[in-house]
Amino acid sequence: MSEAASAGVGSGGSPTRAQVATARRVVVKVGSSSLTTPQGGLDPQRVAALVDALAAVRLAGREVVLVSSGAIAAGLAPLGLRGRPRDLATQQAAASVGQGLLVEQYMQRFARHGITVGQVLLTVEDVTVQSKYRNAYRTAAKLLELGVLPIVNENDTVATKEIRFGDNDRLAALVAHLVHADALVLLSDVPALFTAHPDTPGARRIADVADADELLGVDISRRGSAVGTGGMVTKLEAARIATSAGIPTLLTDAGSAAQALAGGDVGTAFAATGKRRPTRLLWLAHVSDAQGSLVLDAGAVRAVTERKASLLPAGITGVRGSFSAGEPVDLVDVDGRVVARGLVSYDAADLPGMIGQRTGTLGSELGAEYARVVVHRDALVVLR
Ligand SMILES: Nc1ncnc2c1ncn2[C@@H]1O[C@H](COP(=O)(O)OP(=O)(O)O)[C@@H](O)[C@H]1O
Ligand SMILES: N[C@@H](CCC(=O)OP(=O)(O)O)C(=O)O
Repeated sequence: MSEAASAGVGSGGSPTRAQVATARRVVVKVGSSSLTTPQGGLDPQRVAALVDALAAVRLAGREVVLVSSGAIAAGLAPLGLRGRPRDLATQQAAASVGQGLLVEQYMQRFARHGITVGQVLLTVEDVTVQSKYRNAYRTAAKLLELGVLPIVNENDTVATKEIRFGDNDRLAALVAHLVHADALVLLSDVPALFTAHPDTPGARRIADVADADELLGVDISRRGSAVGTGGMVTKLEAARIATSAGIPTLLTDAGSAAQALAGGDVGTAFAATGKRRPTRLLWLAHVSDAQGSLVLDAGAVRAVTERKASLLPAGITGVRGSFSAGEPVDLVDVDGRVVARGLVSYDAADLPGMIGQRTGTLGSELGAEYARVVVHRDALVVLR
């Protein structure tokens, strides 16, 4: 663990907590493990407790967007299934049955507080493809304007193996960015991030994290609950996505939701480190899987990382993997270190004949389309 992170162990009351407490618009994500009984069905008491805490925040004039997992877990019992199914088709079927039950419970409990909820089911494309995320933003903004509390989940029934978040932690971070939230609160079944799995003797709470990139020494390897998916790994990834986009993030257990939203000394507070950037680039950096890599010479590494230039064929010394134009690829230096990720303009098969050559030469020899850049700077995100 870094100095910055370890300095926060056991302390609390950070400026990040104050930011969460005063956030006008807050995205709250709750995991399956916080909504279900040990047997796996939805636990009405836990749902009710969460709703009551969120309703108080909403009724105090703050906007809340709830990202709720639990559709698959809620669908298990009605289908006579024990434990989370492994195959995608059964997960999709369980989600189809469970999502309705989940929203029904939320709807009924929020109605007691006079709050109307709206269901929003998103796919990866909705928060990554520009035309679609504009649409998703418009819908969310309108719901909030109308005083509705949006309840978001991944559209599990249509999500495919290749294009799917699979866990709602990263989805929540992207939603926080999408709706221009002032804070992100991740609710799980553990009170905080600990220096090792909470069952490990001597594991201590980490109260404040100055930079989510600096948690190298923290052991997050042990899997989470039987119904949850990503464990701590995806929660830290979510914190990294949100904080790097300027959104302070707080992680705690669902039972501490009210305290967390009031700025209490609970959980782990991750300070915002970066500035807002286009949603598409967030996806590129944190959610996409690179389909191959391009090896850059030292000049191209400098051009891309320091001058924020587009990648030209002249700076490429090697092509690895099999990819098509438009897919994400890693840009690596000669030692194999990833320095950036971008959407490549050419198929892998077209590149070997182009690399190392100046674009002017390529244009005159092969035609105008070969004079284009290999990765445009607008479709490129620096990762170091
Ligand atoms: N260092 C750690 N600190 C806290 N929890 C950890 C740590 N390492 C692993 N975990 C596990 O992560 C789990 C939370 O992830 P998960 O089960 O996916 O929850 P959710 O359903 O809320 O998304 C915890 O229950 C805990 O078992
Ligand atoms: N969309 C899925 C969420 C996947 C999941 O289990 O996420 P989580 O409990 O947040 O680790 C569902 O509703 O079941």
